[in-house]
Amino acid sequence: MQMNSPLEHLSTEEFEKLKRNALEARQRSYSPYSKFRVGCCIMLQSKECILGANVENASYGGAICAERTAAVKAVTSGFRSDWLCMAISGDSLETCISPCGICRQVIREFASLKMPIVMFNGDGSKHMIKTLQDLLPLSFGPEDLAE
Ligand SMILES: O=c1ccn([C@H]2C[C@H](O)[C@@H](CO)O2)c(=O)[nH]1
Ligand SMILES: [Zn+2]
Repeated sequence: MQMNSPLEHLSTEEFEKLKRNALEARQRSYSPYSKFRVGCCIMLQSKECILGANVENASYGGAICAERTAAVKAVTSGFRSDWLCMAISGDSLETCISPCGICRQVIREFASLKMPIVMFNGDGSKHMIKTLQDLLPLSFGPEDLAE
């Protein structure tokens, strides 16, 4: 029997690509302090993928999460919009990690509140899917600054 993709608008192959990229993105993580690797994949409407990983700093507060790395890469590659979905993965086999508060707000600047965020465990055998709206209810965004 043909398995359906867990995400509407994505084929099974596209969902696998999203997962593979989120997991592979961890390879570029620079996390010598926390030893906590995170990978992120933003899939555009075109199905092109933009990857990010967390980048830490000896001045610990300078750490940048995987999600913000990917977001800034997308925006500076010319993609301020048309984000179809996002996926993240840590290394834990038990837990599906979810984006921190700062990243949720940064994602909010560019993504639709309906955008699905897929949270994978370390080997992709488990996932959880929430929309940005689920993760950041009653959010403040660019439209709120317009009079
Ligand atoms: O969703 C998350 C949570 C944490 N981190 C990073 C920040 C830091 O480098 C390390 C430990 O918090 O993991 C991410 O990249 N994304
Ligand atoms: Zn974050």
